[in-house]
Amino acid sequence: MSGLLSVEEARARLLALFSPVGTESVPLAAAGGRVLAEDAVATRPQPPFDASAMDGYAIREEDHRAGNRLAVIGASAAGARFEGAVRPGTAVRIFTGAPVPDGADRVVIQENTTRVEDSVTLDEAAPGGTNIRPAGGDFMPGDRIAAPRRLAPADLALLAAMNIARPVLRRRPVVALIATGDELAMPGETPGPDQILCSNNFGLKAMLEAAGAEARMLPIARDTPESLTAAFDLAAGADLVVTLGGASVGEHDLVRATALGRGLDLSFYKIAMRPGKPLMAGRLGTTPMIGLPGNPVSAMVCGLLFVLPAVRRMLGLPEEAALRFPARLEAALEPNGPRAHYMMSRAEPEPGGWRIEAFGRQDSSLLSVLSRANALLVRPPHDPARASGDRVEFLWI
Ligand SMILES: Nc1nc2c(c(=O)[nH]1)N[C@H]1C(S)=C(S)[C@@H](COP(=O)(O)OP(=O)(O)OC[C@H]3O[C@@H](n4cnc5c(N)ncnc54)[C@H](O)[C@@H]3O)O[C@H]1N2
Ligand code: MOO
Repeated sequence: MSGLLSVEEARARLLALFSPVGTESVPLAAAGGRVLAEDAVATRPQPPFDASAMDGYAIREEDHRAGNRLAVIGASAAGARFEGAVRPGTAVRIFTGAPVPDGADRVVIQENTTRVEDSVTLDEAAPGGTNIRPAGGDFMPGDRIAAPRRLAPADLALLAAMNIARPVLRRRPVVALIATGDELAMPGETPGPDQILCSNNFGLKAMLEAAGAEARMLPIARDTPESLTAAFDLAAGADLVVTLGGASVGEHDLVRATALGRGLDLSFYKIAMRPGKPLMAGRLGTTPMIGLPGNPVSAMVCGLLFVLPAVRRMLGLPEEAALRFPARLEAALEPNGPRAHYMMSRAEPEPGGWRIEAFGRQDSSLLSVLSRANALLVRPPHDPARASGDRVEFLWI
């Protein structure tokens, strides 16, 4: 057992199978959540002119005195500037976002003025800012959003403000999902007496799509080489083929043998991890393949730890150092065996950090437990028994 590959070594070998996919230019409205592949560079300043931050009157600083009465000589609105200049003793009515006219270097808010016909009197000379947003105060030509970057909603708004209508993005990597097993029926079907519902590909699809990939759920492959072969054929063109189940050592676990028969260049099989021991990865021709174990929790945990980093690599994103948080253990744990154990757990905040409790039942078939978990408590191989109050580490899921 101790001869099994460590999680870290397996991850390094697996990532070596991947490189970034190509790029495409995409309409901005469809770019949310996608990965910017080339720096986006502003070609204009924002705002493009000195702009008023308030509704009020544009005046000269020298006229900014309580009781001063100024002649209102025009108006500057957002989208329609006042073409003249503000001279001493005059003011221009101005609105939020409007260009500040020449000569003016302050906007007084209308609440601090009294307007009578064509003149305005300043009620008070309010100290503080000028209420003018300088040209280029947000960004200047040449300012950039650096790639690679997963585009958040605020980035979309910024790209729009920069007038970048079609950013260059990483293509969404296509992941073919092949669930395997004679026992599987699809949700919505009426399962036979010996059947269960196929769940793993739904979990993986949601996980992959949240990470920016496109998941193609292929028809369930039955436990025959022919059916698996047909599924591999259908996966042609994908950037990654992920099989679910059939990874173990029973007579019905045909994934490895069938893939080897199609020329799989196996990088590794079996790792020192619980759940997830029968994980495999390699290359089918030019296409990377990951074989996930069939147990539902194993499939999801291996998806988080191995498939998501592969998607990040295909998206050209830097490898994420697995973010481990320290926590105080709530309930004692038995010594760990030779495999790293990723335990379904609940982490909650407490003053100064986190506390964590691993669920009592950790069997890798228990989706109801996984769905209540928000964290995986990580136990290294041969971790000794842990007492309540010990410091442990966890990952958010
Ligand atoms: N003699 C041994 N038996 C097993 C070993 C071992 O080392 N020696 N390892 C165990 C471990 S650990 C795991 S994990 C599983 C992995 O087995 P497979 O990858 O071959 O998975 P299956 O046998 O196909 O299925 C396991 C289990 O999960 C259910 N399943 C499969 N696919 C789905 C799906 N798409 N949706 C929902 N549930 C699914 C399947 O019905 C089985 O109950 O092997 C152990 N055995
Ligand atoms: O590795 Mo299996 O994934 O322990 O259930």
